[in-house]
Amino acid sequence: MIVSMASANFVHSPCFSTKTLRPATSSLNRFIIFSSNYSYRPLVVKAQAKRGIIQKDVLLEEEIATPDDLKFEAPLEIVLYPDPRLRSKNKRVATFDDNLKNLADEMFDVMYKTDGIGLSAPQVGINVQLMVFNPVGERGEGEEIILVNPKVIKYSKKVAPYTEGCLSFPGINADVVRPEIVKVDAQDITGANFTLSLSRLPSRVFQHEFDHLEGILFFDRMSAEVVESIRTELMELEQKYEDRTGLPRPESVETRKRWKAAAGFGKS
Ligand SMILES: CSCC[C@H](NC=O)C(=O)N[C@@H](C)C(=O)N[C@@H](CO)C(=O)O
Ligand SMILES: [Fe+2]
Repeated sequence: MIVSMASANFVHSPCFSTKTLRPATSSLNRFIIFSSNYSYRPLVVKAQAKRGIIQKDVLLEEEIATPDDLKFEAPLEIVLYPDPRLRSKNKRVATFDDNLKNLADEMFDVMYKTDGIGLSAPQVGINVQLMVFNPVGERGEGEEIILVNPKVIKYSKKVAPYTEGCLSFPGINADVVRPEIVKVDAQDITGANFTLSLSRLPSRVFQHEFDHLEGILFFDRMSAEVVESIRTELMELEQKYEDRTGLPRPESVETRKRWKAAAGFGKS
């Protein structure tokens, strides 16, 4: 596991605008950051949709996960590209119970085991709005962050490149340009609302995972030249999917242009 300079710095200097992140010493201490009085967005959205203030498709985005949607079996396994679950709609979480806490715990387990620094629920086959991350990538070090139903309030105009890897694309690393700073509303594992501002590696990891929750994969964000440099590896993953499942690949890098059209910042 390589700890980059960025994540090492993260341990010692604040990349969160909040000051109450707790050390990742116990799974009970994963309840982080501060609560704000931010209004409960799903209810507002539903009310607005009812009154015709916002479009119907915004309401559809608010579909709520059922207990079945949140059922899982441990140990979790990472879903690999081009599995269609990586492109499926991820439902909002409305039940903040022990099952959700256990799911987040299991996600951290598989994330650490696979040398990850972040993981989204669709990457373990659970299509709900849940992500976990720890930019240090080591159990017991850094901060363990759980975000439920995150929404981006604001992206910085300033962008930066960074060489990203994705657990759903083992062995592939390539440059992705993203906004440097992001402001987020989310709920914690208890359902409490909070707002946070992220920069540097935490911002990068959050954005990568947030994209997963939107069905966007890191190569959707890459320039044509960068995609070209990993095209062979992507096609190898597509072939492995067919060999493993006996199913035709549900997408191919050849269809990338279609996905690319959907990937823009500031759409949330
Ligand atoms: C830079 S955002 C990467 C987030 C990603 N999460 C889910 O796909 C992830 O954890 N990717 C890993 C391949 C990763 O970045 N691992 C670290 C630590 O080993 C790395 O520097 O490669
Ligand atoms: Fe990923």
